[in-house]
Amino acid sequence: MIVEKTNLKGSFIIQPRVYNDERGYFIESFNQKDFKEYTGLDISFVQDNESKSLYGVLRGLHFQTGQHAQAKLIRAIKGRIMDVIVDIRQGSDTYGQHFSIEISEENKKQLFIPRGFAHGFVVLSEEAIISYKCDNFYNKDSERGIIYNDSSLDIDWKVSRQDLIISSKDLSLPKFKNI
Ligand SMILES: Cc1cn([C@H]2C[C@H](O)[C@@H](COP(=O)(O)OP(=O)(O)O[C@H]3O[C@H](C)C(=O)[C@H](O)[C@H]3O)O2)c(=O)[nH]c1=O
Repeated sequence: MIVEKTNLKGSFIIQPRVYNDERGYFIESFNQKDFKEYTGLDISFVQDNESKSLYGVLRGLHFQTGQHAQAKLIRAIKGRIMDVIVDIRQGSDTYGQHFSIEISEENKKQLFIPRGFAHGFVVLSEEAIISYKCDNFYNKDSERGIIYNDSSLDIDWKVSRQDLIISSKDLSLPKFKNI
């Protein structure tokens, strides 16, 4: 397992060990003891999510507010995404800054996203199946978001506008300054 800090405090890139053999591969996609050893964080995930999306689908930028905020550990079971997190922690030195990373079936990278971040991803392959663990339950009433193309965030989503597939809900999200 290789764990690397990103420039946004508290978020980590995790590269699990892959055991390949003539049958295929095996990985421990999460191990609470190793996670704590490498990140120093005690984490108890309570909900696993999975979504399948076609090329160009952009989901996000989403977050849950207050006591319903969620830390997430995301990975790609199939396909390739560009995953983006935005630091929305009041008082953070990196408030408003984002980090992006390609996560794929091939590279098996995972991104740990602490509470206090907005999260989104865009699909770069024909389709992608994403699985992510959350340390807090879904709470519809606390769901908020930021419009994906807010110029103040300056995120390069890598996919041209005409190819993006975005829900009407996400297209109506507010700008960062209005969250
Ligand atoms: C997130 C969630 C959704 N739902 C229901 C609500 C809707 O009827 C349906 C689709 O939800 P939504 O369109 O919000 O799904 P995404 O656009 O993939 O949302 C997620 O996308 C970004 C990338 C995230 O990081 C969040 O986990 C989450 O906001 O699933 C649930 O029942 N439980 C849940 O935890």
